[in-house]
Amino acid sequence: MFLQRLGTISHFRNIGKLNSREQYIRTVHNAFTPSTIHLPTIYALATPAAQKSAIAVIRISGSSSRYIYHRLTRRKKDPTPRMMMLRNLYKPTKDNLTKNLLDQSLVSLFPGPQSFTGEDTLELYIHGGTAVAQSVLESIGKLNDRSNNINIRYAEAGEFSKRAFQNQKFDLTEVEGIRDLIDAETESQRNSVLCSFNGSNKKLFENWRKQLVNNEAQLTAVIDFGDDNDIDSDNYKIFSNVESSARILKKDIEDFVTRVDRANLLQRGLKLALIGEPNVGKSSLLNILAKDDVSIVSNIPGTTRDTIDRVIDLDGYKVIFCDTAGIRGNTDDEIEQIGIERATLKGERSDVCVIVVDASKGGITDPKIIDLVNSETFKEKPLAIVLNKIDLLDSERIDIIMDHLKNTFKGRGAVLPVSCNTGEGIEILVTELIQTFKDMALIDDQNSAITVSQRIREILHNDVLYGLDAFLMSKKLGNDLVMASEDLKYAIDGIGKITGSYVGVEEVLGVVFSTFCVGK
Ligand SMILES: Nc1nc2c(ncn2[C@@H]2O[C@H](COP(=O)(O)OP(=O)(O)OP(=O)(O)O)[C@@H](O)[C@H]2O)c(=O)[nH]1
Repeated sequence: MFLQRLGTISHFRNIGKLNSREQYIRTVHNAFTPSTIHLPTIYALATPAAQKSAIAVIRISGSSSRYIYHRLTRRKKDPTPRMMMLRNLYKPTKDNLTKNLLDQSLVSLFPGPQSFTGEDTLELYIHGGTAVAQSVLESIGKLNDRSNNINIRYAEAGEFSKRAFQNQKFDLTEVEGIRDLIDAETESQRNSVLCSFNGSNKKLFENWRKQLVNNEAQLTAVIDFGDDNDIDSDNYKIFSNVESSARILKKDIEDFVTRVDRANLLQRGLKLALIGEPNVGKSSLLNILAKDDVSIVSNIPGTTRDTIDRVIDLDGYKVIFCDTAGIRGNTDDEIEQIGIERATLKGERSDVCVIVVDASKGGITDPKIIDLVNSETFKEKPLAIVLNKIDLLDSERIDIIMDHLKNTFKGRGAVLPVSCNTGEGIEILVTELIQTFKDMALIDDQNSAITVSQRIREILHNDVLYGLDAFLMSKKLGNDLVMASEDLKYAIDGIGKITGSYVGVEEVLGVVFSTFCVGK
């Protein structure tokens, strides 16, 4: 394709038609034929549908984009590329004379390949009313005229990005990065998808692929030029080099997968359970962190009978807080017992546990909480111990209780004094929780969270690491070079599947693009 384009450029050069850089660039663009040229022109509302807003954006992409512009504006000339032009949009009619104004809009034409999709793209910035958008969309749809070879239809979910991929504007990791960026709800989610969106993951995967291909090439040389696959000392050296390089690469990929798995906690939201005896202030703590009255607060012990989940954006982190029933050992109340069982289960299934303690009671009064925290299922769980109601005590007494709690929990989590009534200590508690989340997601000053799609995670596990493991096993199986080389190929193909350069790419396209919104 590129050579084809060069050919066209030199042709124009030879006949002396290029006398300015502007003209040269224009010729390059005109010579470009997107690989999607045969597909219908697609259009869609790129902003939320059925909502009033100041502006709505309609995106059009494909070979009929300019035609649509001419028909809607009744103008014969194209607009200046990549400039905002104010235009009246009219309902297209057969005679093209009756002027039925649809809207006054800003329009912008992005000629391919310098557009998001690589095709000619037209964007219409119309007024945001539902009826306006509807009438403009309908008018575009009615321009579809198959008998004259003008194929126009409404876009499917993710189809603009699919065209961009098909025209090699992005690889699949970047495309998925765009989707995840759109889906990001919190600052930490936005940050963690940047590695995909800005192409750093793509570079990393390409680098791994290069190393694997290099190893594969060395093995192939041994197979092709070696003596009946018999490993003589030179060949053995090559094989050992490839083996140690594969081992290092495997470790790099495993580290990457660990970081991705940890960062996935941020994407789905960290589950945090508030655990404690009845009446210690769990619901009050949830309300103060949510800045809302989520849970009922009362001085009657056992007010919270069941678990209550609430998703909170805590300083940019998505956290699923769970307020639980107060836990105590001695109760005959059947409903309370069920509540305690559910609280225990929530605690076990959470990523982080916050143990709330009532300072006015002098610390923990029921050993059931301590037994729970020391149980097998809680052993590895990150903890924070919140000493609440400090407004009711003097600082000397608070210090004594804090020391006692540190001993009881054997330094397993920070002990943080707070008052849900006055708000004292809440800011420090939030900072401490955020640091815990960062530690869990392996984020520090040097490393930000990395997110990749479930699809990529599965391929890394099932293809890339599987292929490398099988290759490393081949040593044990008597150095069968042909088999070992096949295993490396398996890993290489896996990376190809990730970026979309794999031959059987069609099977993955459906998975990737079906999760997009229409208009993207
Ligand atoms: N003085 C003081 N009272 C508090 C504080 N936090 C909570 N309380 C009071 O303690 C009582 C119990 O608070 P809740 O938040 O309902 O406690 P809980 O742990 O959810 O209680 P259960 O639902 O019984 O498990 C209420 O009367 C609150 O007003 C605090 O920091 N200082």
